[in-house]
Amino acid sequence: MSGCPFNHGPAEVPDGGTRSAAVGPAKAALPSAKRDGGGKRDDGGKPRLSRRGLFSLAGAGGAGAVAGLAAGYLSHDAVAAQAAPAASDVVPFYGERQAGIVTPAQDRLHMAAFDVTIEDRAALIQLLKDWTAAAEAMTAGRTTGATGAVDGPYDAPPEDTGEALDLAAGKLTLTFGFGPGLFEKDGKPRFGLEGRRPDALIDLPHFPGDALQPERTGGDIVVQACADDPQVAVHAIRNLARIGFGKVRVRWSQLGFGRTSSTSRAQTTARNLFGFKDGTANLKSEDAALLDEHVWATAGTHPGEAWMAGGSYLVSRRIRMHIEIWDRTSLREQEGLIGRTKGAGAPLSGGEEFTAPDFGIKGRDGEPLIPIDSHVRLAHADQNNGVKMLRRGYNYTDGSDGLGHLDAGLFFIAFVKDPRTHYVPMQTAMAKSDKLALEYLKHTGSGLFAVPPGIKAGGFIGEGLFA
Ligand SMILES: C=CC1=C(C)c2cc3[nH]c(cc4nc(cc5[nH]c(cc1n2)c(C)c5CCC(=O)O)C(CCC(=O)O)=C4C)c(C)c3C=C
Ligand SMILES: [Fe+2]
Repeated sequence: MSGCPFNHGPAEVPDGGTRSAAVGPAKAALPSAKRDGGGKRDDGGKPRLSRRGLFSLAGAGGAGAVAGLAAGYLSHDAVAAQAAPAASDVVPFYGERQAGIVTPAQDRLHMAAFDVTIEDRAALIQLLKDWTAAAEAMTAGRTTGATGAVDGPYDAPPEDTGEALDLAAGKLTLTFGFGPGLFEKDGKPRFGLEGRRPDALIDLPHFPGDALQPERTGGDIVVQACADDPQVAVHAIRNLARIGFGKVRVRWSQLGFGRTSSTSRAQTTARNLFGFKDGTANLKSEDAALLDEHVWATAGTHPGEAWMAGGSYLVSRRIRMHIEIWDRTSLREQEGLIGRTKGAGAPLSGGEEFTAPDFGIKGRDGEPLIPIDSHVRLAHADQNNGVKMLRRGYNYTDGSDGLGHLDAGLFFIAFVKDPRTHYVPMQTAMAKSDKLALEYLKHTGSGLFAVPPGIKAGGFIGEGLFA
């Protein structure tokens, strides 16, 4: 990776878009000189024209001036390399709902939960405004701040860390949520938010078998960064953390790969680290009525929580999978634990991947073909008062545990209308009876966050909460 987009060709991306330097508020219209590590200019002293310089000039002299100047400074390839990110590579940040919920699940995750270390309401609001601007820029494939990674004062830290220069927008989405700790700490309200905590934003109960680590649990604000390029997702979280320096501290963060849920019928079903298709029976973006019923929050019952109307609740669980034990388990046992075939992902009651499971069919031995203690039976809506959820998890491996085992598993993420009805009962049933959970899984991290509705252009994250 180069800090200078003019030194190397762009990263190849299917639709040709590449990440550009900052296009912030117009500053002086003169092209900025790119400096190398020794403070020299490129090309034997000839100043180089940055993408930001080009945009500034566009403001001053129009596109024709830019084209003429660019031709003088840059090769045809270099100009092409600076093309704005292709629209197909950009997921709009603004909208009625936050992106990153029903957006077709991208391939990579970097999620971080922050603790807010200040108590000043105005400073918190300013941070949310700064994060809004940065999030809008990064999801559009631009750098953060007015001067980005390479166009700021030479003697100041850059406003963007730079590792995503040259990269496409990567379908980056940034989804923000608020944890219980934002509303109260040590029993006292924070930030003037008394009466604003939604009833559904409960403190999750302890579930049987939970082995939660405090350093992987909770958090005042969560940011879910999803992208098709891991470096784009990491860059996004890193720059939000940098912008928040002195106001927030990262409590935990998690990298994920190989989405374990499809959230659109246009996507194929990916596999989890047990090797099974995961996400087959997930809610999909096309299921508008079911999303209204199971995912989108309502205005609630007291006026102080009306700001959550149209939002959702994000449950995160870091679930370690005992993969070494699993790998010594017979295929028959594996399929019985899940309740589906490993190859096609079909229910054990028969059919294809998307055939509805029939929990009533019994085998020759008189036992149900889909075992009583199998995962899909216990997770199915029929066993859970009709509730469904939108799962959006990722596989993870975080090195090894020093005992010869990979620290690997599933970073479970689900969006639900109300965790009291749509998560806690299901998790409780699984923790007690799901043989998969009892023998092969360990929950090591947890979080519950209120995800407000989408942000309008000119607004900021969680504006309704602070209104
Ligand atoms: C509390 C909710 C859930 C947790 C925690 C959970 C963990 C978990 N799941 C798998 C693997 C699979 N899950 C599958 C289906 C499925 N899982 C849940 C919920 C939780 N899973 C639901 C609601 C469903 C859908 C049930 C249905 O309606 O049929 C499947 C089958 C394929 C699919 O439909 O996605 C697999 C495989 C693991 C490995 C895991 C923890 C590590
Ligand atoms: Fe599951």
